[in-house]
Amino acid sequence: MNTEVKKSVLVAVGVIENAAGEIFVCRRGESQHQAFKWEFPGGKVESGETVPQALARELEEEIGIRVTVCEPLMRIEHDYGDKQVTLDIRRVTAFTGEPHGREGQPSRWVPVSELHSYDFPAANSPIVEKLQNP
Ligand SMILES: Nc1nc2c([nH]c(=O)n2[C@H]2C[C@H](O)[C@@H](COP(=O)(O)OP(=O)(O)OP(=O)(O)O)O2)c(=O)[nH]1
Ligand SMILES: [Mg+2]
Repeated sequence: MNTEVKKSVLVAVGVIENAAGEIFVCRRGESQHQAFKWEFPGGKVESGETVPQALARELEEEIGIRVTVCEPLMRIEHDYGDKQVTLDIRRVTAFTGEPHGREGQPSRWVPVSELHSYDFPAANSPIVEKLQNP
């Protein structure tokens, strides 16, 4: 009998909006989990960090912006089989700098109405649903 409790990885995820109401998305690299899927930028919360702290660090590292205002949007638990994740998604409504793929990853601003045509990881479906039907 397998009584092992799987450990979930806590991930801070940013839904970044511009004044035109578009959302910034990036494409994951070939060596990453969920390779080549599109994502909302973010990454793992390290020990001793809060979610907003981790989000600020990841968005600086990955896309070169500084978060000024963020607010909780939703939290999603998902089991990929090979990995279990808890996504803590924050809406980023104010920031400085112009987001760009600092690690060479493809990235772009997408109108909310077009988000459903992007290939996101399975865990992201409720996020896209919520953004399109607020
Ligand atoms: N950033 C991000 N991760 C997501 C999304 N949806 C989703 O299932 N994930 C999963 C994929 C990964 O298993 C995990 C995020 O880890 P990550 O690879 O971004 O972590 P990290 O930035 O710290 O990067 P790394 O150094 O491990 O490559 O969450 C999403 O929209 N954005
Ligand atoms: Mg990341």
